[in-house]
Amino acid sequence: MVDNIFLVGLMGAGKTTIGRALARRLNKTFIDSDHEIEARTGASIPLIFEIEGEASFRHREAEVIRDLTARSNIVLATGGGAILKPENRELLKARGTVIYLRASVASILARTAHDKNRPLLQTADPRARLEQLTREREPLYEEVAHFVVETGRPNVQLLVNTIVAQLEAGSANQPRD
Ligand SMILES: Nc1ncnc2c1ncn2[C@@H]1O[C@H](COP(=O)(O)OP(=O)(O)OP(=O)(O)O)[C@@H](O)[C@H]1O
Ligand SMILES: O=C(O)C1=C[C@@H](O)[C@@H](O)[C@H](O)C1
Ligand SMILES: [Mg+2]
Repeated sequence: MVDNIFLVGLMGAGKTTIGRALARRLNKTFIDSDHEIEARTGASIPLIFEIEGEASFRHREAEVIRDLTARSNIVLATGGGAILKPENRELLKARGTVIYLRASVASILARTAHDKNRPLLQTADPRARLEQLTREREPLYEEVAHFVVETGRPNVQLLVNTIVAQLEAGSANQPRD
């Protein structure tokens, strides 16, 4: 089985929640790239967006992705937009198994309704924003992912079981040397 697991997907898809549970199950270290950016910067993500703007946040994010993907035996929950930069996609694909957690706009809206931590959703019409983000990003999530997991109805434990089964099936298909 590949050592590192990288979770990608839209905000609210469950990367942090599933990532933490998956790491516990597989005895790996859990890291969240958004939390790492906040720790290094000493500021919350909404504040970084407000003061420096999105481009600067993306620069900080790329630095963090470069450093964290160099580690081993981790489960990394990436930020929803981490796949936007081609260099991030290259690193993720090359240095671990990438899992796309796919969620519908409706379930993301339900999960993020009372949460102010996602600056890109602080708009008059978060549904339209999410639909636009889905259209723009879906091809990038699919490009980078080794496999896709639908996160609609199953609870966290079921999703973790599904992912572990997929990882085991994947490692069984690897050629042995
Ligand atoms: N499978 C699930 N079923 C129901 N609720 C879920 C599921 N996965 C996550 N949630 C809930 O949805 C919310 C968002 O989840 P989480 O913060 O893990 O998403 P994320 O992908 O890390 O988002 P972001 O990219 O913004 O960091 C949380 O309140 C979490 O408890
Ligand atoms: O989808 C996005 O672009 C983002 C998702 C979050 O994880 C944070 O990285 C930030 O709010 C931006
Ligand atoms: Mg998260």
